Amino acid sequence: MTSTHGTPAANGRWSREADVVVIGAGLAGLTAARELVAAGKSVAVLEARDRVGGRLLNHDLGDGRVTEIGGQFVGPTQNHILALAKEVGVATYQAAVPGERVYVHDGRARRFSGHTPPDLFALPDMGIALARIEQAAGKVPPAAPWQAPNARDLDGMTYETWLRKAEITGDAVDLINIFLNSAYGGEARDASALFSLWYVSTFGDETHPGTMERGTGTSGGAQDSRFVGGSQLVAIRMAEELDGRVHLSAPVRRISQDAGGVTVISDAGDWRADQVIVAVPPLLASRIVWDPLLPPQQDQLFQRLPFGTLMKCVAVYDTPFWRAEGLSGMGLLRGGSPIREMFDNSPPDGGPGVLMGFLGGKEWRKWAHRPAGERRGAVLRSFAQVVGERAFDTVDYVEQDWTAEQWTQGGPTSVAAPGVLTEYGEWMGRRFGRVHWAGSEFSPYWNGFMDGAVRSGEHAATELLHQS
Ligand SMILES: Cc1cc2nc3c(=O)[nH]c(=O)nc-3n(C[C@H](O)[C@H](O)[C@H](O)COP(=O)(O)OP(=O)(O)OC[C@H]3O[C@@H](n4cnc5c(N)ncnc54)[C@H](O)[C@@H]3O)c2cc1C
Repeated sequence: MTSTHGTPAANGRWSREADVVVIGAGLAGLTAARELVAAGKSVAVLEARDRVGGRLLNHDLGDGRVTEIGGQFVGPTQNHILALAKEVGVATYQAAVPGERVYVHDGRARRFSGHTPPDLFALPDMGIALARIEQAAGKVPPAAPWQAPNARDLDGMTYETWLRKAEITGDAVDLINIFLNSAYGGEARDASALFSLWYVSTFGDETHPGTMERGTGTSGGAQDSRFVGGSQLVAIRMAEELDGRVHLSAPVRRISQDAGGVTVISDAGDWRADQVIVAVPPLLASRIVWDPLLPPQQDQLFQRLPFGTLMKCVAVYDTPFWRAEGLSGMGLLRGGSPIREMFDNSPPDGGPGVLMGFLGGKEWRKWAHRPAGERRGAVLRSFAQVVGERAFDTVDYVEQDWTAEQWTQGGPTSVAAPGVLTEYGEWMGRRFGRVHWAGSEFSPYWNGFMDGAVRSGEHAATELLHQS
């Protein structure tokens, strides 16, 4: 098949053909489509939303400036997203701004330099915790965590249970939860120990084993850099290159395979293809109607990979006023604050000033249903604890609740509870007839991150090209 021209079907809907239909125009789907077009395939990308980028979303600040309200940070060893961005002409800049950070514990704010918050009770245990996490994560194979030597034991308990068994105290668990709150929209008690240690093992590449430091770090870590023009620009540029092959507002409802090909039924018409790449989050893939049904083990796996709960709260100011006071805008907050981690999220030229805080996990559960004005007040009080009372003088305030997005339903990534990886993990990216899988959740490196999404798209395209 080579034609991408539509012909009216008997039922009056437009039926179209392509070698490959890619479902989902996030980084994974667009990367796969780009690779396939380069290999000479005819490709159609069907995207449910009226925009590309999926979990990447720029917020317009006016005058051509943006800040991100979805995924945004990149760093060393994330070579696939960095190379892709370079190819499509999107530059990076250093995310961290000079200045001190602020640690707020039970309402008391303390400025500090470097990465280590000044907490005498938590720090000794934190050192032990990091060493134990590093050692245990080192034994989890990134491509097959269920094959870790003690996989069944680790998958039989939550991460919190594992941390406590390793004699890590509540203070250190609290600090780890600050990271998990932003990293997977949850707490140590929400995920299996195996999943969490695997997640750490993916913070690297083929030659650099994953480390907690790389995952949590700013300069030199996963929060090292941002994209000039916002991360969504990478997706927008890819869609432009795909030149008319991306079809928006086309949610796919049904996928039927037969001996001759695949029929994909979307709200924007039906498509016929030789092969399909499904690049939507696993839980959403399980909600498509499948004919024949997905292998039950794969379907069970996808049903068991829900997203965490995460909202980004963004306050915009005339200027990043905190910088003049020697503050970086970065804050770590403990003890009931809705925001537990926050950053200076200003555009590269430093104006306007933008503060971004993560409201996730148990704080999301507490705050998401409260009146917007009450939540905004609480968020700005958190910001004020870090940068002072001027935090209330906003020119704009935006919230992006990813749980309220029909085509994502949570964020930032899918999280596995105990039992999932060992019982079903091997079904993760297993090809289903003419259907191949992509998405950041399918990557052995930087799983759940932009780099993982790009890697998974490349992998799906390679798998498809080499088997046909
Ligand atoms: C708040 C937040 C912060 C994050 N921070 C970072 C960060 O700093 N650094 C980082 O590297 N990563 C971060 N991430 C994660 C990163 O954004 C994702 O891992 C990555 O963008 C996922 O890309 P994807 O293509 O796999 O999936 P998605 O971006 O989810 O794309 C899937 C696409 O499929 C579409 N779709 C779904 N169902 C259907 C259907 N039935 N039919 C048609 N289309 C459908 C969706 O609309 C979507 O466009 C963050 C994510 C969030 C939400």
